[in-house]
Amino acid sequence: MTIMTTTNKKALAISLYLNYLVHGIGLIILTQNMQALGHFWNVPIATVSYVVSGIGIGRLLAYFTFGYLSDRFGRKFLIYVGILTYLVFFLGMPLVTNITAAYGLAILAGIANSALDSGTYPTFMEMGGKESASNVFIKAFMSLGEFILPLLVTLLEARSWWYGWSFMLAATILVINLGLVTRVTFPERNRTDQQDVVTATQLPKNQRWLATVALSIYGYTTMAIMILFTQWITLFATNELGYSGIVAHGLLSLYSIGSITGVIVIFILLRRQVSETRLLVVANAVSLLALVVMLNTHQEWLTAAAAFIFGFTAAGGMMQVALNLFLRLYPAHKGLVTGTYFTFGSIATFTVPIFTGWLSKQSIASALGSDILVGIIGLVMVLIVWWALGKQTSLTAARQRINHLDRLIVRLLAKRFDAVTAVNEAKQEAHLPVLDASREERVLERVAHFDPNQRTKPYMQEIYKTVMSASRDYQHDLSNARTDADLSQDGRGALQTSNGKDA
Ligand SMILES: O=C(O)C(=O)C[C@]1(C(=O)O)C=C[C@@H](O)C=C1
Repeated sequence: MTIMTTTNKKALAISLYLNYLVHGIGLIILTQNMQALGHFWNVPIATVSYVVSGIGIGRLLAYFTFGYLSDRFGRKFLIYVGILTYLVFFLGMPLVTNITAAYGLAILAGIANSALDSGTYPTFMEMGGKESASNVFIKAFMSLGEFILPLLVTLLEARSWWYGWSFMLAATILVINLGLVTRVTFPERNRTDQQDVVTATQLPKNQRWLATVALSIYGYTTMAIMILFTQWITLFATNELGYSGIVAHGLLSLYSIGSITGVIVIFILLRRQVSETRLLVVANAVSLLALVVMLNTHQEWLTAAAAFIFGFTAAGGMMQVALNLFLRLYPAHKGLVTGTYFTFGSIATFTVPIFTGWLSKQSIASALGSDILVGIIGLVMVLIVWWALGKQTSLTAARQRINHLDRLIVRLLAKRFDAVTAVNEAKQEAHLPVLDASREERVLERVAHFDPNQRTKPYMQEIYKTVMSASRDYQHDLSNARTDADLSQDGRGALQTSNGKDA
């Protein structure tokens, strides 16, 4: 069995997150450098855009295979594949002059992305702890990368420096990270929480099947709802609502800020053990509502608020939350599940531009309006998941509540021990014995009085008898330690005296 120290866990998490910072950069680096690359390759922008589609092909080609390979050869292997293929992409792209080679490199970027996903998501699950929250945080690092790159591109442009430096930055981070990854230990492959195995196998077959179908379809809709919005919102705001260019672009920024805020809030909620299925239902319902508002208002402030709320709920990590539920459903095939889920997402990346492009010939409003349909399907899917996993998650959720409460109880008990230490000091000075039977009786009476549940009073008193017995043992230990310290002090004192001038 692989033992993971806290330091190793932290180092592993940092290197996994760093990859996603680079991936966030990779997601937009071609579109951000469209003009420069077009000049360099001597092709129109449309051809650069065609190269971008290679990323989608790479993802689609690789997810299933890598998912399988991840379960078979381990997560670390996939992370290496991801880092190395991304490295080839970042180093090669600004240097190749041939459009076919560029297309090949874009396919490599897609392959790198699927290798990282197939290795990373299962690893976070296998590391244990707050795995849901950790997976949601991946999204935060992607957003950070997407935030940094445009600033860097603008800086390079303003100084007339080589556009390729932004690619080199990403490559440098990857090289450093490669060094980090070689040093960390990964958790045991397909290691699962016993609870997950029990709950997954307890689920009736048809319910599990239904949840599987719904989560796969959600893999499509959760990606589609975001892509569709980001693709059409700016045009919709200028052409249909008549907003200025600044406001229209600002909507996309608000969406991104909403997304980052959402990731942080959802991360905190998940750490507090909020039910994942409920979170999914609420977030999907609210994002649908935000879309409906956006399509039916002409008031700038309302559109702006809706864009922020949409980013918060649709792009705040819901994709990762649903994947987590999916992973828990098949604890022994995490790589394959990740691959399947993201394959559906890649199909969305491909099909959304096609069907919305066709709809946009009618009107931009109908292109963006189709996002409502996607939102409705997504909501229905998470409702099905909520229903199908109800039983499973009620056990999981109850245990998660217990985990949370235990943490609070231990913290309070630690404070109680602090108070006991103070009591013990006072007692020693007054030469009082540790045991105070009448005080203990009073404590037990108070405990029974505070317990709101009639039935649990005797159990609560039982717990407190143990607490006070431990408290006495602790105090005896304290007294012994003090006596030992005093004795050695006296011994030293006596020694000093015998050697000192006074002697
Ligand atoms: O109150 C005291 O005198 C304590 O030492 C504390 C405490 C307790 O843990 O509550 C422990 C031992 C005594 O027998 C009574 C109570």
